[in-house]
Amino acid sequence: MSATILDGKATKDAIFDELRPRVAKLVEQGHAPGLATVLVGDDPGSQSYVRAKHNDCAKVGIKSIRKDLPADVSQADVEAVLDELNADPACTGYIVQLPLPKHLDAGPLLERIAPEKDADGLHPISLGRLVLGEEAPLPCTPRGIIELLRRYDVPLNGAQVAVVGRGITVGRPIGLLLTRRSENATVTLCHTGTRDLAEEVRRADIVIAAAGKPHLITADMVKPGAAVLDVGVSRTDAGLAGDVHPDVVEVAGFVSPNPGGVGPMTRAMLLSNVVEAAERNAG
Ligand SMILES: Nc1nc(=O)c2c([nH]1)NC[C@@H]1CN(c3ccc(C(=O)N[C@@H](CCC(=O)O)C(=O)O)cc3)C=[N+]21
Repeated sequence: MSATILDGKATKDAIFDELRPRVAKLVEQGHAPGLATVLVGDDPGSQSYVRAKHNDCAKVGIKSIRKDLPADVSQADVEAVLDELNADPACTGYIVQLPLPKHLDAGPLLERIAPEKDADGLHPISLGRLVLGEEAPLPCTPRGIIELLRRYDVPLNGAQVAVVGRGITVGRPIGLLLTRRSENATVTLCHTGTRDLAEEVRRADIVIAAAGKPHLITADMVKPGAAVLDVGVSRTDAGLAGDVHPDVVEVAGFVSPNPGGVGPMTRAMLLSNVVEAAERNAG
């Protein structure tokens, strides 16, 4: 027995097919969506992610704007670029690619993004709205995980979910999404202080591994038939490794591969956030 693969790449392509006519309609109405990226420095990983986002925009007809800044750019110069994007009507949403170099203070920069142009759903106002149950752009990776589970009919209502990792982009916000009435799951948020991780994971119908520790989730920890989503990526001597050990595919009912799982879904949700914000602007 081998698990069903939760194919994030194919699902992303299906979502792009759904977005394309919506973008065309917005363009017709004079409310063309435009996504900007702010990239600081020349980290090859970040450059490749940003390039992928611009290719995605081209595929669905979204105009995209690149702001690439040198590694030693000053805080004030980044602020000036953000102010320019906040004022630019052609930019309806944007992201500041993370991580930023250490000499920059990320918090005040992320807060400087006009909340109505927050494409990541990670602005403090967006996260606050999520807690309050108000409409806001949703964090892309958590939203992508839920969308992937829904499209493969993995039941969420009443499901026991173990989230592993309490990071700002995945672990912390996904509990907020999954415990809404619309998802209705029960969530245990595990982290380095969790006394018995194996025990918490073993009880789960759905495991979301976002700790950034290679092969942390092993086959013996997984309930047969459970859905296991691999969010982590680490560089090891043996190459890139996810948080989920490859043997888990023999026990699980559903597995998201890495690459090809949650990463492409994150990009699909970024574009969905941009299209939805433009649709709100269009009334
Ligand atoms: N402001 C901000 N927003 C982000 O959403 C954000 C960020 N900063 N910083 C870095 C992380 C990482 N991230 C990925 C998104 C897609 C893939 C992805 O599509 N990966 C492909 C492989 C891509 C390749 O091969 O290069 C896959 O998993 O199949 C990976 C990583 C978004 N992040």
